[in-house]
Amino acid sequence: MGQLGLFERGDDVLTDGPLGRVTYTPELIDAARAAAWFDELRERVEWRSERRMMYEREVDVPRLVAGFRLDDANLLAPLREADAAVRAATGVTFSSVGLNFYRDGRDSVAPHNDHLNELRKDKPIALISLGSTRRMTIRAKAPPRRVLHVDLEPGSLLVMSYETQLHYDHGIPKTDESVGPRISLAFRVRVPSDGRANFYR
Ligand SMILES: O=C(O)CCC(=O)C(=O)O
Ligand SMILES: [Fe+2]
Repeated sequence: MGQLGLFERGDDVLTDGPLGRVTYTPELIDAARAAAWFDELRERVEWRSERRMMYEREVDVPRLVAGFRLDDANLLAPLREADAAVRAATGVTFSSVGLNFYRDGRDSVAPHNDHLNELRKDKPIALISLGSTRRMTIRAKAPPRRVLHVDLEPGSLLVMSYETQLHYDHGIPKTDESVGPRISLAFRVRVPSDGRANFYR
């Protein structure tokens, strides 16, 4: 690859090593297309609100969610197009997409790693962001718990290797700043034992 000009940006490598690799690609999808996908998905996806147990109490999950298999014949066009763009950028054929809808700055996802028993060990997770920019915090599990912050801009791609799920947590904290809604698309390669039971989450 040739040297990048002063104002051109390629992939930003946020971390790379034995604990895993995280890369960020701004503007994988151009602004107009990202905005059109956002509008269509917000409108047409059957968003679900979920409840989960926390400290022995059932609480609302602070965002809306949806999920699809990528071989679904009725997959919405933005998801099919996003799948193709992510496949072209990563060389990986993903099998599922999980959607998160953050209505405003009060919506969030707590620090977590993705469910390891559902993931292929040699495949990354790819996140496309649409709508408002939100900041992701990626924190090493082992002391001194190095922290990475990345602003996930609309149209961007974040790729986390499988290993990062062992060694880092990631989350989208709540913010007091006034932010508009955001949708993220999380592409994953599920293990073959994929039960439909826990597919949609
Ligand atoms: O919204 C995001 O960018 C992160 C979502 C996430 O971590 C997940 O769905 O597991
Ligand atoms: Fe996650």
